[in-house]
Amino acid sequence: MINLDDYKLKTIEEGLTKIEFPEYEKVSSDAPVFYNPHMELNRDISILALQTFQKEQNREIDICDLFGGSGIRGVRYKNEIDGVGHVSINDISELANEFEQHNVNLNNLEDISIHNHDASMFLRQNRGKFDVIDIDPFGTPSPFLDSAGYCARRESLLCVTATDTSALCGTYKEPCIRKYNSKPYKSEYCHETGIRILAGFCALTLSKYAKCIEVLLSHSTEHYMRLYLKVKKGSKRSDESLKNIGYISHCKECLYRECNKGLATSIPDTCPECGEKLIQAGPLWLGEIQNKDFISKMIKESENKKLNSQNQLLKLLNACLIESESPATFYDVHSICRSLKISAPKLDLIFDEIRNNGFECEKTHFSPIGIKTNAPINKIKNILKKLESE
Ligand SMILES: C[S@@+](CC[C@H](N)C(=O)[O-])C[C@H]1O[C@@H](n2cnc3c(N)ncnc32)[C@H](O)[C@@H]1O
Ligand SMILES: [Zn+2]
Repeated sequence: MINLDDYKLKTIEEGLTKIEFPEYEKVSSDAPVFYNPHMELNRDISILALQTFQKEQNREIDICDLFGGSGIRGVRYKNEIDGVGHVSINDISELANEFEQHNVNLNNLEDISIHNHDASMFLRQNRGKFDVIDIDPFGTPSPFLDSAGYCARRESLLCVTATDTSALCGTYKEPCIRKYNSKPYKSEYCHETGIRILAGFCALTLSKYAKCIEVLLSHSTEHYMRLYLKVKKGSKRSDESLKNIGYISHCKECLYRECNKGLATSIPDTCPECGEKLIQAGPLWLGEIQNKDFISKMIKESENKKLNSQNQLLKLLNACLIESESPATFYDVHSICRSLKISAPKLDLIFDEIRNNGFECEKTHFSPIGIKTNAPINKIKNILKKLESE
């Protein structure tokens, strides 16, 4: 039995919940019990997503916090979300388990159990028991997705964090191929490509268990990516859903890009605009990555909750909402202007001009200088040149 009195404790408050854990020097996986204050926004958004999901399901939901750490997710989910049944908090570290129990007691909560298993083993032993599975590991979630696919029940919610963004964004190509069986490409929209690679890998992995995904919300924030996936069951549905897997072909010379759905589809080799060789990224998810209806409900739900990151999360959720019906990939104004050797016109003017030309045009949470539009690259270049000369 570990004696908590041996540790100098730090106390923090998030939402309506108080948590204690051993004080540490800096955030790292070497901390005796892991707690990262920079993830509060992630946890606050999770509170809204799980509450929205619970209301949509209109029943009690049982939750699995698979990588508990201090237990902050599981404890907050039970403490701050209505309609929660049993919460299971799992962690491979016994010390983490001690603090998870301590934090359950600190918040006077019942109907929470603490477990000490390898994450995959825990899911395999509890097939079909959870309405929500939250995967928040160190680094990549990839090794745990098979067990999540095996365990997930129909009409459930799968939440996935990935902190190995350098692999997903293509800074290092091999780790992405190894972990996600997908080729990344480090373009100006690589964070979106990364999220699509992660979603595509989830879809392909779950399809082995005749389950498919609908992406409800996805965001790339600071050092991590996070997906909220609705899981449905059925082989026909899975076949249908996999039609969203495909490739992005990119020209680094003129910034042209195109998306082609299909795993074994033919992909163009050369750029139709300038004749340069195209670079391919994928397989990845080319379906929706933001669900307008779900995100609108989350924004409404934020009025009912006390969340420290309220302003920041509303900014992020509204940005995700705005981009929800836009095409895959975005253009980076500075990259295009650099290639044209002109200075960048004001962003508002660019948006107005693209719309005046009859195209859709929206901002994106992925980048403050990103444009999501159905206008082709040459049209955008002409608009930028015209605006710059005025
Ligand atoms: C990133 S931390 C979890 C953070 C926590 N969810 C939060 O929001 O603060 C990852 C945790 O996973 C645990 N862990 C590492 N490998 C594991 C495995 N194979 N199975 C279960 N837990 C594991 C670590 O002990 C650590 O507490
Ligand atoms: Zn080109």
